[in-house]
Amino acid sequence: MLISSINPANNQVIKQYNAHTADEVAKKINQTHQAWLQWHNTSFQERSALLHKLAEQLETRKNELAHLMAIEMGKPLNQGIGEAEKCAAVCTYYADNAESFLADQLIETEASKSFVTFQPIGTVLAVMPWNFPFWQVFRFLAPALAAGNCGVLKHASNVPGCALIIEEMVKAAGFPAHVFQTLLVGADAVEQIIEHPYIKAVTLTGSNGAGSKVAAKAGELIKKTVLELGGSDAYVILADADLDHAAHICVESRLINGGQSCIAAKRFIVVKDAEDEFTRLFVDKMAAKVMGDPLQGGVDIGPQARVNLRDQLHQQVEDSIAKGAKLLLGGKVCGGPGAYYPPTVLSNVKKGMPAFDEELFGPVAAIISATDEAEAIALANDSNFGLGAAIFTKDQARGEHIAATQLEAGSCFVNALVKSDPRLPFGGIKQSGYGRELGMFGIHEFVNIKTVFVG
Ligand SMILES: O=CCCCC(=O)O
Repeated sequence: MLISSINPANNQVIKQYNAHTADEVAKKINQTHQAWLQWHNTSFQERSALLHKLAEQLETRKNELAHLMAIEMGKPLNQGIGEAEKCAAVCTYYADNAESFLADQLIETEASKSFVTFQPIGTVLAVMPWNFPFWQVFRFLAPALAAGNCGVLKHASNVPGCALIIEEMVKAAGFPAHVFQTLLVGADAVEQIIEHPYIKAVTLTGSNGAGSKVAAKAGELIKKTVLELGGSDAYVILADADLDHAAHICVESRLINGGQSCIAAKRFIVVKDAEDEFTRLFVDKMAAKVMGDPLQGGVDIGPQARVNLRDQLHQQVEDSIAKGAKLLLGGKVCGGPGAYYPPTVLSNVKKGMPAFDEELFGPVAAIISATDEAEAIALANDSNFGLGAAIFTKDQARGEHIAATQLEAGSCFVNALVKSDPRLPFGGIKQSGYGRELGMFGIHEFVNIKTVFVG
């Protein structure tokens, strides 16, 4: 089987790779397990030094990595450089903090000594998406290696070049052979990989369909999973919000990575008194964004990652309009072979329309009107998803209360854009998944939280 890397800006094949056979996959998993038998006995100092070296690799090679992201999945160069820098930051963060996060914890009991120790579990399978082809992998890999685990990666099939260069950088940083390997396989190989006895757990970032299948297989085999799935993040704009600031943040969030992010803002729920002014500001700022070749400077959004994904997004827009949504901006498929789709704004969006009920994975904003704060919060929560949410108000205490206690999501921000940060736990509730990545909570997901009792 061939895995093809296709440039979404012109739909031309960049390179084709031979997929690994089942035997090759089994051999690689075995190699990684053998590596783990040594790796889990290394000290935090050794792991930390290597993670610092990996951060150096990412910094040194960031232009090359950004170019690869641009041609494989359409990310503008400056955003790719930012992504490589964030990967370096997460390596440095766990290099500096893993030891304290995983330090033994003494607990007083009738024992002469009792304590909790955090021990590595083995090889973790990571199933990762194309939208942040480096960050999604490093978000898993840095804490995994820091904790003494090893990893194998099944990356999205449209970013094989990114997948292979990660393996190359891990080697170049000086990590022992095989502690991390890329498996070039299609989605249909994943169940068999999970069945391998040396795969101890699975982390997946991706669609709900993929998450459900992986969790079902892993559950059947009693293997732990962490799932980071879709989102339809609501940004709630109250009447007392700074509307220019709110519109600016909402546009930035909606257009993260050309709109292809699980934590991009998707539903903008505006209290009636603020609606006209917010909508005017929002549409102006969306219209000012520049779409174009991701290899050129000054571009805000490149093509969508694949033509079929762009077409699916357009269908969601058309179906929403057919059900009564009003098109204020964009909404037209661009000509030419590239997967381009322009910044698009829909208003009058209501429950029952794809723009309200489904995840719109592209630069399409849904403006939803609410009579008051209570209705705005109810609409925000009226979703199967629960990844991120934001609230905009000049009353900071009220914003904090709503973020902490009213909005149903894993990360709730006040007057700010929902983003991941190596220091803060990241993950969702409801259909957006379970488990947490990043911060101290993230590194605790794939360790044996072991009790030791000395009588
Ligand atoms: O699709 C999910 C994107 C997550 C990006 C992040 O961790 O910032």
